[in-house]
Amino acid sequence: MKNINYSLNSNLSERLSSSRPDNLFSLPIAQLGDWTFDEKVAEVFPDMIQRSVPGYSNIITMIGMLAKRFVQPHSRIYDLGCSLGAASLSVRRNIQVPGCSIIAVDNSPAMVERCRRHLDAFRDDTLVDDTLVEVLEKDILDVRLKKASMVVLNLTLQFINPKDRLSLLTLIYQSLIPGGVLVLSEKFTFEDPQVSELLFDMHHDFKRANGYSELEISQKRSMLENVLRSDSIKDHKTRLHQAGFEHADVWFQCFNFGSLIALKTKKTNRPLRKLAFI
Ligand SMILES: Nc1ncnc2c1ncn2[C@@H]1O[C@H](C[S@+](CC[C@H]([NH3+])C(=O)[O-])CC(=O)[O-])[C@@H](O)[C@H]1O
Ligand SMILES: O=C(O)C(=O)Cc1ccccc1
Repeated sequence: MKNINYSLNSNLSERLSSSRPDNLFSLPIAQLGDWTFDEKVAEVFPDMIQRSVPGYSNIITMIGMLAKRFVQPHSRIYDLGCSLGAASLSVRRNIQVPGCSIIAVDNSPAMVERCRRHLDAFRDDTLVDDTLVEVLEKDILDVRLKKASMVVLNLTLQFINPKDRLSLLTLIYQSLIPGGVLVLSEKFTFEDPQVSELLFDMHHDFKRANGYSELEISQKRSMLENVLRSDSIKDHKTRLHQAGFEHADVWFQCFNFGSLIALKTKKTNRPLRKLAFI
């Protein structure tokens, strides 16, 4: 069959199916330290994220669809906490306007090094695109954001110190041009204890179904405990509005993971109202 739009298919985890399987935590570890995105994690990351985050592939694919709709000519797209560049690749494949730059940022040297390689390796010469891609090894709190039509925080805000989250989102809002979008994917907490327990258990079922043992699940959980601090959907929405976003809601959810879009309104060309009493 001809004319299939392949731009929606085959994202990085699927393309890198030959990447090393994640068995980092399969043996007992005597001293479980805090989680870091080091060389070992970067090496198995495509397999790890695919088997750990329900809906990850869908989110990456849909980020491409959102890029098609939201990216404006001669604007910037920021992928903050880019890891191996899966979201940047999906955006690049779907941009249909000229003069754009994607700025992918991560503070893990191991991720950045591999991200640069992936973005080079997966350059699609059949697409007519002049999109530039830059990969910065930097803390996302230190990036000077500007002229953005799309910002992606795909599973990254949860690793940022909670005291810095509102100021980061405010800077993102201010960097967006009218009509711009933020995509914010996160692991969520839930207020209702019953729902919370169910979705937590479903996430564990998902990991077990993907071949992780109880030991792998519990060792990773304990390493993430002080590092990944998640919020409820309600808290995300409140914070997004405080940051200035006029519209924000969930567009995807699978168990305790999901993604929100937050919109900066388009400029309205409302005619000046006549002054009634002059
Ligand atoms: N302060 C920081 N500054 C820069 N990078 C950071 C910071 N803190 C954490 N990171 C980086 O954020 C990424 C989070 S993974 C994102 C997946 C990706 N978005 C994806 O679409 O595949 C999510 C996960 O592993 O659950 C890691 O690469 C960190 O090094
Ligand atoms: O595995 C988990 O429990 C997660 O919350 C997701 C995740 C995926 C990859 C690295 C760190 C956390």
